[in-house]
Amino acid sequence: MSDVIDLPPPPPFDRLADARDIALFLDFDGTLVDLAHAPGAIVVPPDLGERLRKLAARLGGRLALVSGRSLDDLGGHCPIEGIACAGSHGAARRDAAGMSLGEPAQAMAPDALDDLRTGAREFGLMLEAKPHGAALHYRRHPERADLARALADEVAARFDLAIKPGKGVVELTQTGADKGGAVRAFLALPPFAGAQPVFIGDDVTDEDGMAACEEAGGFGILVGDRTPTTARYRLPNVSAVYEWLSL
Ligand SMILES: O=P(O)(O)OC[C@H]1O[C@H](O[C@H]2O[C@H](CO)[C@@H](O)[C@H](O)[C@H]2O)[C@H](O)[C@@H](O)[C@@H]1O
Repeated sequence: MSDVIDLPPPPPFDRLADARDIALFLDFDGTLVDLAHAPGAIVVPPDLGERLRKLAARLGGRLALVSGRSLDDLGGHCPIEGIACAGSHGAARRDAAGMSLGEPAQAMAPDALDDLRTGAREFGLMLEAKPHGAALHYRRHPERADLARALADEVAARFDLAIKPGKGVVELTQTGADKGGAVRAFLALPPFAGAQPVFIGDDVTDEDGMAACEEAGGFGILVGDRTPTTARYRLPNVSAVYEWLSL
């Protein structure tokens, strides 16, 4: 783990991709789209799906989106047909042909959602109910971070869920789901198997994906300036990600 933010920029993407097979894992919010005040307020380039498919084709199909959003939510913002994806923090995965991989993700218990809804109303938090989890957002009220965390801790303990802190958010997920698991699952299969994995992400949950890439002989690229990080390289913002990838 590094706690310095003066990480170097990554080597030119073309040089890496020409030297050997690269498997590219891309986070969504904060990496491919700028963060916005609410989950539905993001601005996505209208042709992002097409651009990603072109990049995936160049990489022999070895490109996967790995997001905390559900696959349906992700697909509602960006057409993801033809692109391998993991949603719900790695719990739901499908290949580029749309085939589900691994165990189906567990549905969020309705009683847990009810408790979160009640608490969110009481503490003035925004609740994002997701098929396989939930997020308590406090971006607009940073002073409510501790309340969000306390509510999430209480509900997680009662319903055996995991906690994932993020930017302006604390999330509840099924236990055992993380982006590292998604990376390992893709790397076990063609066309990803044997390639050098590279994970690009901006948030704490992306660290698991970056660590899985390191384990497999690859590396992580941090977007922005969050510390500490396992990333070896850094790009300053979303625009720099597009530029680096010629996306
Ligand atoms: O893994 P990601 O693709 O980065 O998704 C992580 C979470 O992103 C979303 O929340 C974040 O983005 C919002 C929109 O910019 C922002 O308002 C919020 O503060 C951020 O935490 C999304 O709402 C979550 O469901 C994702 O898990």
